[in-house]
Order: sequence, then C-alpha cells, then structure tokens
Amino acid sequence: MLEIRDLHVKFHTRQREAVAGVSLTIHDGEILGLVGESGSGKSVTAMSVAGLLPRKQCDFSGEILLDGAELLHADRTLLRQVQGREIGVVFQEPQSCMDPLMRIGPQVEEVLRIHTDLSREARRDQALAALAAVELPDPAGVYRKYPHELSGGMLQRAMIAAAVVARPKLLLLDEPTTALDVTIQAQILELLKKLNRESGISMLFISHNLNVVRKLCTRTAVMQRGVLVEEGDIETVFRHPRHPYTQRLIAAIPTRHRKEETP
Ligand SMILES: Nc1ncnc2c1ncn2[C@@H]1O[C@H](COP(=O)(O)OP(=O)(O)OP(=O)(O)O)[C@@H](O)[C@H]1O
Repeated sequence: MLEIRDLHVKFHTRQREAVAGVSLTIHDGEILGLVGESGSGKSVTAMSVAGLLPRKQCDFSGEILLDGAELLHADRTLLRQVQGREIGVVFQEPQSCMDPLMRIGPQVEEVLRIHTDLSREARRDQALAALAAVELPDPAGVYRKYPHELSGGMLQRAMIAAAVVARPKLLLLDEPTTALDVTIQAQILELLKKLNRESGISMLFISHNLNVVRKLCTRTAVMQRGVLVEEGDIETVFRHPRHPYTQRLIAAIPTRHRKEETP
C-alpha cells in the first residue's frame, strides 16, 4: 500500500545525500520498524512520505505511492488532502506539537475541521471516541484540558488520538516513545499494537532502538548514512544480523535486555 521507490533527498547545505536511494514497502496492516542511529535519514524519509519535506531547501527524486497515488511530487492541494486524512503523524515531543494555549479537544478535532463537513457535535463525538480509543481516562475531562495539565504519557496519547481521529490508512511515528520513561514507553507500545490490531492501520515506526522496535514490529529496515543496509523479519534480523552495522546496533543493547527478550 505504501511504496517508496528509490528516494533521494539532498539538502542544498549538505554535501552528502540525507537519503540516498531508499526503496521500502509497507503492506496493509503492517507495522514496519525503521531503525538507525541519529542522522541516518529516518526522519527525512518519514517527512518525505508525510509531505513535510522543505522542498525549497533540497533536491529530491524517486516515487512515493500511497495506494497508487504519487505523493513525492504531488501539488499542495493533494498533499493537504492526504495529510492527517490518509496519513497521521506522531513525533517525539508532544509538547512541541500541541498549541499550549488551545484545549486538547479542538486540537484533536483539527483534521476533521479541515477535511470533513461534519457538524461541530459530530466532530466532538469523534474526538471523544478517539480519546477513549487511546485509553485516556475521562475523555470528556481531557477534552477540556490544556496541554500543560497532562503528563507526558497522557499528552502522547492525545497526540496519537489527534493522528488517528480521521481514521488514516497510515500512521508515521517518529521516535514517539523516546522522551518517555520506560514504563510509559511500554504502555504506549501496547496501545499502538492494540490500535493496529483493532483498526488494521499500517504504521511506520521510527526508532534508534532496535529493542523497542522488536516489541512492536514484525518487520524492520535498518538505515545507515542514508541507505538501507538490512531489511527483514524482526526476529531473523535480531538473531542473525547480516550487516556489520546491524550487528553493532544489537551489540549496543545491554545484554540484560537482549536476554529478557529472547524466548
Ligand atoms: N532541513 C534540513 N536542512 C539540512 N539538513 C538536514 C535537514 N533536515 C535533516 N537534515 C540532515 O539530514 C540527515 C538525516 O537526518 P534525519 O533527521 O533524517 O536523521 P535521523 O536518522 O532521523 O536522526 P534522528 O534520530 O537524530 O532524528 C542529517 O545529516 C541531518 O542533519
């Protein structure tokens, strides 16, 4: 359903390509984990899919097809239709994505206001349903709160609600749990699994941590310096990494975690 074909992105201010020929497919209902160290090009790949590439600052080529529709070179009108409606995005820092002066409810509803002709009441109902789906206690209470009144974990749940409220086909998650402590991180991963199971939404989950990816994804792709160096079923990659870079990523995981995870 999402097909990235030979994506190249080079920022004018950089000598090296940020993304240097990435091809990747995410099938319907699949959660793909994209891993790699800082600067390897994961976020630029996700930004290209989400239509958030700063086009004036870079040269880019390739194709990005969402159910056959080409997005990389699409005009603003098509991109606006796709953003939020067909592709939801969740970033690492919910604090920086939410407007601190706006209550949570209207922010969750935003995509519906832009993309649908639903009545105010219907939008509110759908937002409340989304807040309930991300398992926030007292959705009506959260709806009326301001971002600073929620904990980091609750805010990230609200961000996920905002990203899925219009029932997109694909959710892009860029390090969504990195800023959270380990217990909350595990809860958010469980929530993502549940959303995937219940709604069949596909996900691209970006992380620098292969161990986190292993908890959530069935397939993984490993990026280094703008290229994919390894791709495959997560357990196979984890147990028999072929590329030295993947081997290093796995070696960097503390042994205690590796053992805990090995059935
Ligand atoms: N707007 C920009 N202008 C210039 N260079 C950029 C821009 N955005 C990203 N880059 C560069 O592109 C390369 C890939 O960055 P990217 O953010 O995709 O890496 P990443 O793998 O997501 O790392 P991180 O985990 O730190 O986000 C880096 O060298 C980065 O500095």
